[in-house]
Amino acid sequence: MRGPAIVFDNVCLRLGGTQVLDQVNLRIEAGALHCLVGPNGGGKTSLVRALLGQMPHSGTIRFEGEFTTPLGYVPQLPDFDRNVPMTVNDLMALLGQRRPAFLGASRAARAANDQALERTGMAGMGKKPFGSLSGGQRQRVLLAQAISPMPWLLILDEPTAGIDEAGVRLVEALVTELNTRGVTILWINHDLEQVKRIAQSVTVINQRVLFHGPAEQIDSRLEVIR
Ligand SMILES: Nc1ncnc2c1ncn2[C@@H]1O[C@H](COP(=O)(O)OP(=O)(O)OP(=O)(O)O)[C@@H](O)[C@H]1O
Repeated sequence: MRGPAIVFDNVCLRLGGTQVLDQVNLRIEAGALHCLVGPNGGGKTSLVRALLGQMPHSGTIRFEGEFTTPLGYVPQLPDFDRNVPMTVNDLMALLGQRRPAFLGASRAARAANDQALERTGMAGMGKKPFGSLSGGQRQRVLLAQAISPMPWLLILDEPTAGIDEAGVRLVEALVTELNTRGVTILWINHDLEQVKRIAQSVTVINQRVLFHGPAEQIDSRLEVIR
């Protein structure tokens, strides 16, 4: 089984007076590990949020192929009030299921969450207050919640920002392994060395698509990123 392909057809997005996305046409192949790169403010997060149904846009965005489980999404690390009395387990229960959060996670979800925390190097951290974790640790928890249950499409918005070297390798290995099992990965990434290391295909976007092709060609197209 493979994750879905994603097709963006003439997607435009305007916020206030700013044209954020302009006629974006893009196809991400089923089962690809695809990176979105481009300058700050170039519209990468907005494109992903349009895909998630969180941003009004014109044009169409559609999935092709199998898509039986919810997608996984790791947002940019949000500001978090460290005093909020919420443990890692509470957060995962809140984000991962539709029943009231005060009931906690179901037994099956708890087991899946524990396994996901282990896979992101956060085993045994479930009872810690989320606010007591470092930025890199919080980022790992967000990744854990995105892979519990295992999605067929995983969307990552700079998941290794602020993570130490060992953590970066762990995330790369985990994402690559999921991709090998058929999960479609869409990864917003500023680290071109990492892109070349892990991605099969890449899109450079700055309001419009400037380049779309194999990741190994990114070096010869650096002028479109700057
Ligand atoms: N909710 C919003 N309201 C108004 N403008 C917004 C909103 N979200 C994004 N923008 C604007 O849209 C443009 C694109 O922002 P976006 O976050 O999509 O870029 P990005 O490529 O992800 O940037 P970065 O690399 O810095 O994360 C920016 O000019 C930003 O100010």
